[in-house]
Amino acid sequence: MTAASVLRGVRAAIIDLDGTMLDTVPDFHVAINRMRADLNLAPISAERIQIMVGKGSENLIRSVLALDHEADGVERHFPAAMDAYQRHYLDINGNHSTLYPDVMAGLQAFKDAGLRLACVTNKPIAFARPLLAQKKLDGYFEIVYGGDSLPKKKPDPLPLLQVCHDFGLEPAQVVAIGDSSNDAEAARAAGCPVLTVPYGYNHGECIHKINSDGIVASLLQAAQLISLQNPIAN
Ligand SMILES: O=C(O)COP(=O)(O)O
Ligand SMILES: [Mg+2]
Repeated sequence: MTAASVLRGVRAAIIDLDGTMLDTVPDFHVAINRMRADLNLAPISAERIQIMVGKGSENLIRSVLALDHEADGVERHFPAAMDAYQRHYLDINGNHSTLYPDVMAGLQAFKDAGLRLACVTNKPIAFARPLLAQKKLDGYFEIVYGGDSLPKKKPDPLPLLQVCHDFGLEPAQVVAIGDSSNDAEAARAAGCPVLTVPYGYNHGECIHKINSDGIVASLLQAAQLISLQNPIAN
């Protein structure tokens, strides 16, 4: 099936945060290296951190510690590292992050087309909410779920299915848009159509390897594609 036909009947969109709306790697970079300094570990590059982002904080901290420690060392240092990381991240949250092109225009185009919006991120909800507010994105979303809002996070379909339930829509009526295989796997398992953006992180993998219904250059292009397929919603 082509991307166009699966987008017919779409009434809402679930949008990912890191790597899709905001380039947050510079925030992760500062917070991780402050945490590493607390643990007497040498700083690491933003490029090394970028491929570790997308599967939530626990996964990120374990991956960062695994650069210097064996499995037992990772677990031993994990509680102190997580504590330091959360403190440092909240201190700098959003200060170094920037919006990708056409994010605001894209969100507005979704609204103008009568589509409802939810944000589903694997970022902890305590990080996600103030970040969305600081970047003036919070007003666009009726629902925001973080990686710790529900018992399971992406790539599990649960957060996406919860949004469909909240909106009273079938999964086929709710498109998921993200930058990684995590988003696509969750969408496929939920039965939602899925679009991907090519500029995000995708765990360091090529976006073309992802099984999605199409790659869009920006959220604005996604909104235009969906509007074209749903003239009644306009
Ligand atoms: O892993 C994270 O913290 C963020 O991931 P996201 O791409 O789901 O927003
Ligand atoms: Mg992402």
